Amino acid sequence: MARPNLKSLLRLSQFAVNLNLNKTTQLTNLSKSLITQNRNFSTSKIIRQDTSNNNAPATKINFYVEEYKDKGYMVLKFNKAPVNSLNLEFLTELNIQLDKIEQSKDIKGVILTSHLPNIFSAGLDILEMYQIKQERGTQFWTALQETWIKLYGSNKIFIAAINGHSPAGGCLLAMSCDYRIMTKGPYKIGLNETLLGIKAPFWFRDTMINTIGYRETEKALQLGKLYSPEEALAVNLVDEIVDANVLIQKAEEQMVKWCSIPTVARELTKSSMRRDTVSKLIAQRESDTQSFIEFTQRDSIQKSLKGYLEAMKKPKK
Ligand SMILES: CCCCCCC/C=C/C(=O)SCCNC(=O)CCNC(=O)[C@H](O)C(C)(C)COP(=O)(O)OP(=O)(O)OC[C@H]1O[C@@H](n2cnc3c(N)ncnc32)[C@H](O)[C@@H]1OP(=O)(O)O
Repeated sequence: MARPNLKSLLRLSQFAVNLNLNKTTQLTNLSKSLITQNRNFSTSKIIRQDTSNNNAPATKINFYVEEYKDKGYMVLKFNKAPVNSLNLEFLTELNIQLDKIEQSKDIKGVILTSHLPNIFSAGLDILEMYQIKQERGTQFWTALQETWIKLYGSNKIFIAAINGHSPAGGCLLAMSCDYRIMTKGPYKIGLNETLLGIKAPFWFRDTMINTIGYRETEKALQLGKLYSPEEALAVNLVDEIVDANVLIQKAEEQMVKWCSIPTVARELTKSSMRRDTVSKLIAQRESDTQSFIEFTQRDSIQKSLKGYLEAMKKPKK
């Protein structure tokens, strides 16, 4: 079984130094833009359901929502520190947000981004897979399937404004959007599951094939390749790379363009492109969940996840 790729973890740890340097600038830019644009800014709160840590704050805000009903779109920002990892509670709340979006007559599109600097999403929360329990694992996987079905299968316009690292499940979220713009910088995006000793599920694979083609996916998945923004652009994993200070502006420009296309024609076209891929998972949801539980419970996978978690905890140079 594959050992956690310590080399890549060491490489990632070097990014951390650069990440911290950029943090202050990015936060300042963000608050500046919120103030100057004077937009309708609301928050979405979730009651913390994880009671295992008595010192944890009672509530936390996992998402920020900015709605521009007059313009027909909204910005949804992930805000689950430290790395927007996807756990059951986060996915459940995301699914509620996606339902609201789908039902809204005023919202044609959504810009998905992160409120946290230098990270879009670190993908699935590894703690949901490490020492997995059948019931929680089933709920978790079902919630993840729902997120993907709702996002990839939505007729609304989704634009990913990827403002930092986006490995594995983070890359899946980005690939499920219609257009991807990534910030230039020391960031990585890709499906790196093999580096954790895990095979990417077939619907992760199919989403990647639909995005970058068969041959590139074949290499990317086996190698667990994490692309720099420039490499991602070269293989069409992202559609544009831009400086951090213009990311949202560029995403809004694209949103205006996509919103200007006759809605029914665009929606029918999108659904004709994605229907078969989504239907394939819908038809196999139960067996896919069973495989996830069976696979994740294996001793070899647990060992691999343990090693990966320990390597992530090691002090960074
Ligand atoms: C048949 C089905 C089989 C199952 C299929 C499953 C498919 C799996 C999909 C996935 O998404 S697996 C998850 C893959 N994700 C990763 O490999 C990312 C790992 N993280 C990183 O590489 C880095 O954290 C980062 C994203 C590059 C950010 O680096 P940075 O230096 O900014 O932060 P760190 O100090 O590394 O992390 C802070 C903090 O967060 C914890 N953490 C990071 N990622 C995760 C995660 N995915 N899940 C849970 N926790 C995570 C990390 O351990 C640190 O914790 P503390 O040390 O602060 O306690």
